[in-house]
Amino acid sequence: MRKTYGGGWPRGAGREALAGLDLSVDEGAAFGLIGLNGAGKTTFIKSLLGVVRPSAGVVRVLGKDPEDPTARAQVGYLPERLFLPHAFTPVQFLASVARLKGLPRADDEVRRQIGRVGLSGEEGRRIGGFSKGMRQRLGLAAALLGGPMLLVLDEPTDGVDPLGRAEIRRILAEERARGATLFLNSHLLSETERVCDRIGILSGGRLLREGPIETLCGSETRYRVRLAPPFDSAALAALGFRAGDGEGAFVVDAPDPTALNDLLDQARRTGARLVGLTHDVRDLEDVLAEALGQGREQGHA
Ligand SMILES: Nc1ncnc2c1ncn2[C@@H]1O[C@H](COP(=O)(O)OP(=O)(O)OP(=O)(O)O)[C@@H](O)[C@H]1O
Repeated sequence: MRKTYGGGWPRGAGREALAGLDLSVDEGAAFGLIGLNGAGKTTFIKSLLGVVRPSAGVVRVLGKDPEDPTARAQVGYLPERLFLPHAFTPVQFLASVARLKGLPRADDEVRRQIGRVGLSGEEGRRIGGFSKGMRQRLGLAAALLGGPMLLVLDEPTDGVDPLGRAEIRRILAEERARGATLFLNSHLLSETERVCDRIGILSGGRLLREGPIETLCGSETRYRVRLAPPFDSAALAALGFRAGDGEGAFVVDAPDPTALNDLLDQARRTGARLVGLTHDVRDLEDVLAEALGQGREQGHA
C-alpha cells in the first residue's frame, strides 16, 4: 500500500510517506515496526486505525476494513502523543473511554485496568498532576479496556521507569497469552527486542527487512569462539574458523551441536584452547544500522 500526503497542506504537499508497503502480521503475533524519524511508522499505524486512508492499495485489520466499526471495536490504541483531560481523574477518563468503546457497566473493568497498570491509589487524583510515566500507564489502561484483539501501541514505554517497563512487558505478555495480537512501534530497540517476535524495518516508507527476530538478529548455526593464545591461525582457518573482533576471537559455522563439538575437537588437536563460546547474536541496533546502510546504498533511505 502507498500513502502520499498532499493537497490542502502546503508543507506536506505530495510527500510520499509509504512507498509501496506489503506487510501482513499473523493473529496472535507480537510485531515491532522500527525505523528512524520520518520513516512512515505513524502513518502506517494510522492506516491500521482507519485515520489515514491509503492513496493506493488495501489495508485489512482483523480481516476487515479499518473503518468498519466492528473492526475498530476490536482495536486498542495507545497513541504516541497522548492528550488526556487534565481535569479528569483516571476513573472518570477511563469511564469516558469505556462509554466511547460501547462497554456497558465498565466500573469493574476500569478499576481492574487501573490496578494492572500500577495506578491503584491514584484513582482520585486529577490527571493534570500526573507524571509522564503515569500518563503513559493511563493511556495503556485505556487501550486495554474491553480486551481488544489487536493492540496498536505507539511508544508504549515512553517516559516509563525501568520497573514500570518490566510491568508493561508483563501486561503485554498476558495480553498475548489471552490471544491478542500486538503491533508495537518504538524507538526503544531493546524494548522491541524483548516484547516482539517479528520485526519490520521501515525506511523512507519502504520495508527494508521483515522477519522473526532470531533470524534478523542472529543465527542458530553461527558461533563466536574465543581461544587463548597462542593458536595456529592457519590450521584454524583451514577448519573454517574466521577471524572475529579482537585477539583470539573467531566466528565459525556449525549446523548442529555435534558438528560444533567435532570442529572444536579438531581445533584443540591443533593446540587451540577454548575460553569462550556464544551464539553469534547481534542486537537490533546493529541490524537496523546495517539495513539502513544497505538501503542507502540501494537509494532507498
Ligand atoms: N499529516 C501529514 N501531512 C504531510 N506529511 C506528513 C503528515 N504526517 C506525516 N507526514 C510525513 O510523512 C513522513 C512519515 O511520517 P511519519 O510520522 O509516518 O514517520 P514516523 O516514522 O512515525 O516518524 P517518527 O519516528 O518521527 O514519529 C514524514 O516525511 C512526514 O513529514
